[in-house]
Amino acid sequence: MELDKMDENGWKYHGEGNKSIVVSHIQHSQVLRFLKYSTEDLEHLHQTSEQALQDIHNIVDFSTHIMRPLLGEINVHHGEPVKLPLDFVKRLALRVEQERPESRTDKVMDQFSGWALCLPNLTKFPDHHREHRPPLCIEIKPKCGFLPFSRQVTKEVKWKVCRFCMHQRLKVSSGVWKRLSKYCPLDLFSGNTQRMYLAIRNLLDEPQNNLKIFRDGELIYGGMDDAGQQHDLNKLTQQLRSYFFPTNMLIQDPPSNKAVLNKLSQVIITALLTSWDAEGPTQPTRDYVPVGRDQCHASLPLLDCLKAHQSLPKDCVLSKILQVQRLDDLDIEGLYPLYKRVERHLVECPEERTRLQIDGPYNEKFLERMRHCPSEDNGSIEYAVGKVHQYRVAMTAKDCSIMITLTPCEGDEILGSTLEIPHSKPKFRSAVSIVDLDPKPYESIPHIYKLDSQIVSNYVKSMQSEPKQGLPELFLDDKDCTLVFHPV
Ligand SMILES: O=P(O)(O)O[C@@H]1[C@@H](OP(=O)(O)O)[C@H](OP(=O)(O)O)[C@H](O)[C@H](OP(=O)(O)O)[C@H]1OP(=O)(O)O
Ligand SMILES: Nc1ncnc2c1ncn2[C@@H]1O[C@H](COP(=O)(O)OP(=O)(O)OP(=O)(O)O)[C@@H](O)[C@H]1O
Repeated sequence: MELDKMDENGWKYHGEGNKSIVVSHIQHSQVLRFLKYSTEDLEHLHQTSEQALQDIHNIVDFSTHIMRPLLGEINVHHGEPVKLPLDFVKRLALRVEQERPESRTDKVMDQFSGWALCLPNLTKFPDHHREHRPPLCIEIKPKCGFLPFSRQVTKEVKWKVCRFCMHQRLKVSSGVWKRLSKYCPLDLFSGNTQRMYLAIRNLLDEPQNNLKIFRDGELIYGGMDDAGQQHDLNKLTQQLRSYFFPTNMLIQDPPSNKAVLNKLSQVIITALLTSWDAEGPTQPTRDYVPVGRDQCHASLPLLDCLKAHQSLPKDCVLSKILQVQRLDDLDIEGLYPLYKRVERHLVECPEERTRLQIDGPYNEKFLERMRHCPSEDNGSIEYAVGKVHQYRVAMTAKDCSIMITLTPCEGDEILGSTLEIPHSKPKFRSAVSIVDLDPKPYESIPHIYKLDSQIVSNYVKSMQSEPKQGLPELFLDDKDCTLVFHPV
């Protein structure tokens, strides 16, 4: 990228979350990730610019020195910080403004510091040949995949219903989304292919901000950030058909929508359960990580067949993420008193903030402090800080996204990262990466504590006013899901 020749017309709006906005290059497989700030922050423009540079360094350090070692060899892209010409950034911000969803406009793109992160565009392959079918990318934000196991949990419902499912009720009652999503992260993380299939079907039915599908780098499904939007599964299956079925079959005996979605789900499940290293898929490992007793009562009927085989292959992307999420072993209810202990200590000794690395730097020392946290509470500040650090790392893993990029292999072409779907053709060239591994601020802990209590009380209230539900519709009329899968 030639920084002195930047042309805003070469870039377009790609997507955004709560904290950053991403633009993609029209020709090259590259994106720029800009931070966003609330309009109040902009009143302190000078500090904001300094803050942006610090935030960018913190993101790179946290991803490199903390998340990558914890997640292992899986593709983690932190990006390269780049200082861009301010006039380019201002013109770019104007260009993308009209593409941004209404619900995200409470924050503005940082167009004052000039700093951004440059990353590979993970919705594409860097060396994709035009003559091949355009790449597909499935992005999943899986959220928290376990029920709290801390003895300090005081609200019984938290043992039975996962945070995502409870949070759904609050989001719908407060108008964030119009319809409840039936997706349950515990199903996706279960390692049981039937439960995973159900999770993916539920994501397809109501993607919210948990599922996006890109074709040739363009968003074709999900992620519209529009609370009322009804997503068109028919249109999606038309766009996907040719990826999963041979051309002659498409003409003679066109597959049903269900058949296409089954294939898509099968490919996603295979990618999620494959063991990966930095080079691509590895031989399936025989080590399995038991998932535990995690079955969410809000999600499924507790059918015996779906309770079986609850384990994940050790080096698959889901088990890596889950292991980091489980660093939250106290739950926010157990963590909050430790946060208060740290707060009291910092009031007495403000200079300790730096030594304890409350705001970073996120380096090997931070990782050591976290890893060597005493196993029992000995009343020390070291214990409290270690647990707070662990909790923040777990929060990042609960909020990251998985990108699965695929393209069918043409003919007999064999590529290093080929994903083979059992009993099925074609093979896929594929890559799995994790994005959004930013540090969560120490200051967000009181908000999380308060939100936890709101989520639970809203859920309990909404269940009291609702008649008991029967079996989910999917199970009553869709027999496919109980038949199609072979163990991966
Ligand atoms: O608290 P949650 O579970 O709602 O997660 C927030 C996400 O909401 P979600 O429920 O996934 O729609 C939220 O995502 P959206 O803005 O809703 O797309 C952010 O990812 C937020 O992170 P941060 O505060 O911007 O660093 C996330 O906040 P953290 O709790 O990770 O700080
Ligand atoms: N390297 C990348 N290649 C392609 N697309 C990307 C890349 N990084 C991010 N994106 C896209 O941009 C979107 C927003 O990015 P990201 O999740 O990092 O934002 P965020 O503000 O940190 O999100 P959150 O609200 O979850 O905190 C992602 O959902 C994804 O679709």
